[in-house]
Amino acid sequence: MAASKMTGEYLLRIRNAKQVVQICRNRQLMLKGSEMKNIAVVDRTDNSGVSIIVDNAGIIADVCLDIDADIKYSGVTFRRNIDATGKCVIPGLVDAHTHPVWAGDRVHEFAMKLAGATYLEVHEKGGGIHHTVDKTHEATKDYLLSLFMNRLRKMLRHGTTLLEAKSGYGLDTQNEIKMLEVIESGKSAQPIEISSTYCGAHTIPKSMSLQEASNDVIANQIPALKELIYKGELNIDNIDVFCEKGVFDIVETRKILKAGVDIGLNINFHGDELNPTNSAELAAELNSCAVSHLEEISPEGIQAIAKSSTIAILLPTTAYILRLKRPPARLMLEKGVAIALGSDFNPNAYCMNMPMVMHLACVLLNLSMEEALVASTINAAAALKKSDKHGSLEPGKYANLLILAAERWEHLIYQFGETDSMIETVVIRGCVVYESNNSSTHQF
Ligand SMILES: N=CN[C@@H](CCC(=O)O)C(=O)O
Ligand SMILES: [Zn+2]
Repeated sequence: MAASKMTGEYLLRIRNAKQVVQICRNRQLMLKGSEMKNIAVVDRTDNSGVSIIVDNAGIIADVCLDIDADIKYSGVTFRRNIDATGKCVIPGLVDAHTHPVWAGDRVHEFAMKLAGATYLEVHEKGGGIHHTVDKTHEATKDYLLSLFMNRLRKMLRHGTTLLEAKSGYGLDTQNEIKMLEVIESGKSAQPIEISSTYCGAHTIPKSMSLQEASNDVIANQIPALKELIYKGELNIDNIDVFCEKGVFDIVETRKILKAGVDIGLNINFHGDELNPTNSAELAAELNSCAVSHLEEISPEGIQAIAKSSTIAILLPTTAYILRLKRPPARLMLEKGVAIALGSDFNPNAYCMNMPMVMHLACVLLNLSMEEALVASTINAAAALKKSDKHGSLEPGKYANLLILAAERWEHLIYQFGETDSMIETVVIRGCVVYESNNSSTHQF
């Protein structure tokens, strides 16, 4: 039977691509363990390139050969046509873990760490997160927003189309709200979609005990956020805690995460990073969307998250910069864990480039390039509960995609640090939001 012909006005057609990397084809919401090895790719044939058709709402209508699209969409006018001869197309990248709102920097601490100081030694001396908290308290909302927007601009150029963004350098009600409001303003001022995370339990304020800090988060900060969410003044998606020896222990972490769930937030927290804390086990117990770091995950923790729907977010930049033991990524995959990647952009790990993160994941954590791409697309979107619309190039999903100046997608990972020349075009919801050779499309 002949395919039915479509008519009307559509947003975009990309044609003549060498390869379109779909990632999934059957609307899977995440890929676990060995499923991450295989990705769906449409390659050009001898007589036809590959097309992506985007409808008027910015949703993918089709991924098919040009010869089929020429017939099926002959009655359609496209607002924009892009010739992708010799290029390939992949989904927009998803950065599942970032701390993008802060003032000051910690370059002096990088020098200390290079000279042998550990992350916790710097932190215990009042540096680390405490240093950034002081600088972020001093900064105005406008200044924080201008820094945030600059960072978002760079992330977009590096191919990020969906991002998780944490607060956590406020540590009191007023300053945590200030950070979350900056994230909220960033959402509406540019095209990258943002999932925002309240991280008031990022560390214990210098003037407080563990118990006092935990009580403040549960009795003051979370109720204040609940009120703002209820009034429609703030949207927050996730709750985070830094579960670590000398920071929040497992007992207080559990209490805080549950208090977040009670106001409708998804659990997405830091754990098993510098010391084993049974965070992965807690993540599975609480049905968390995600748990990050996991350098010190236990064998029981691996089993627990493999059986759950919790995504393990690995952060190769942090393990690299801090010279930490690496998370046992291969063992996790063997046991069936769904892995995602994040840049962990923060003043300790100054990297917001997901192609570099994927490269590090391949070299340091022994992921294959396919696994690294899955971890930076569908699984990273799943960690944010957004893989129904993000993370793969399938009909019905947002047309968030990258056109690469390469005939094989793997060049994006292989050419370490060449992101700027590799990513030619970034499309979000069917609109071109960045073109490396056209500054007029740099919209914000
Ligand atoms: N480990 C806790 N939080 C961050 C670091 C934040 C900071 O050092 O400012 C992380 O994910 O690496
Ligand atoms: Zn972090």
